[in-house]
Amino acid sequence: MSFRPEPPYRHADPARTGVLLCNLGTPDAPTAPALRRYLAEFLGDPRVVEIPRAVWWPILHGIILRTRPARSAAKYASIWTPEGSPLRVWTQKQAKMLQGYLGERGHQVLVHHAMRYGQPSLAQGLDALKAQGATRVLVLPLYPQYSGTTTASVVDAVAAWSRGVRRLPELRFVMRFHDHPLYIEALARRVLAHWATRGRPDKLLLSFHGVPKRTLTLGDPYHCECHKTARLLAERLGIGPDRCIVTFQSRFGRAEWLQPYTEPTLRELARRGVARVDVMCPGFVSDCIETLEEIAIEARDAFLESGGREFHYIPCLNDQHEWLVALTAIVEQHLAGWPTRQTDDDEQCARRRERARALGATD
Ligand SMILES: C=CC1=C(C)c2cc3[nH]c(cc4nc(cc5[nH]c(cc1n2)c(C)c5CCC(=O)O)C(CCC(=O)O)=C4C)c(C)c3C=C
Ligand SMILES: [Fe+2]
Ligand SMILES: [Fe+2]
Repeated sequence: MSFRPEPPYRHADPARTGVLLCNLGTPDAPTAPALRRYLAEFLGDPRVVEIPRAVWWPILHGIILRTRPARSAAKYASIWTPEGSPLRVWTQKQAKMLQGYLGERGHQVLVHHAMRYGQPSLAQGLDALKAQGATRVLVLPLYPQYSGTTTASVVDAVAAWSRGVRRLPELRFVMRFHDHPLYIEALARRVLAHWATRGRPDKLLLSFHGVPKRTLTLGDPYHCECHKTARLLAERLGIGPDRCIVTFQSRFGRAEWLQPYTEPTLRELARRGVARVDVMCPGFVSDCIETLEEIAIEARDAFLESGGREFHYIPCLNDQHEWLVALTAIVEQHLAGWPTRQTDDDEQCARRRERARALGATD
């Protein structure tokens, strides 16, 4: 194990706080080679696919990475923007806005964004914060609902980075915000703004990203947290459970995933004579391939093909003011109660270290 050298650390430096906003990651381009790189890293994470490596590796490298990249690339091409992948564009913008919102409230906090898979990596983000003098870092995965497949994987990546660092910053994690009143409020305002101009639907369908059903029976709280978000949102909107439906999208592979599935539910609603559905994806704070392609294009087609008349996709929180207010509050709540000074160094320590350096000691 080797550690990189530490920059000089001055006793008089005040504690500096960094916030690292982490999202899933996205390919660098809507092309098959870029997708192969991205999917190899993503689907090679044992948190994401819990199949023993000896079994999974031949399937991933022998089958999936030969066929899926080209198909996925075509889907990404349909939602790509001149600035790049929507997930990246929104995540970057959120980091920049959060920096501004926190600054306006008097917090000297450094905000960076990072991706669990692809660039900028979590290690790059943490290195950058450390190089700017952050002695404490709040890691904020942009997943409202905790899942072992997503949130825990961010913790894994931070732990992997820490193994090469001698002088670690204090680290804290936001593990979930699925029931945070301001997150619920931001979602509700998004829906109400849509309804104010477009009228109300027969059903509001809340579609969350799926995970294998097995993770629920093994104790992952994700399913419960999705349902809690949905219940709180429906209560805030004043609609009963008969008007609000929870579904799970993006099934991958042949195993059973959390039910009910989004697309078959939409087809069924259309066949039962439901004329208008509004669909929102509260588990995603940024629009991405899963919302813009799978929901706003594919699910819409499925509903209309099956006899539905009107399908409205309500966008993610993206750069909405209410969402930035919620993010700011989440960060502030973590900053409160965090000591403002580092206590592990005093002037004598600093002098001793400098003397040792001057004498040529290396370690
Ligand atoms: C194979 C298993 C997968 C699990 C488990 C999984 C969980 C999971 N994912 C998100 C959020 C996102 N997923 C996104 C894309 C995406 N997800 C999977 C697979 C699993 N996800 C794949 C293969 C892909 C890539 C697209 C494709 O080829 O179909 C994205 C969007 C990324 C983007 O670039 O826009 C997000 C966001 C959550 C929240 C979650 C578990 C709760
Ligand atoms: Fe996913
Ligand atoms: Fe998907």
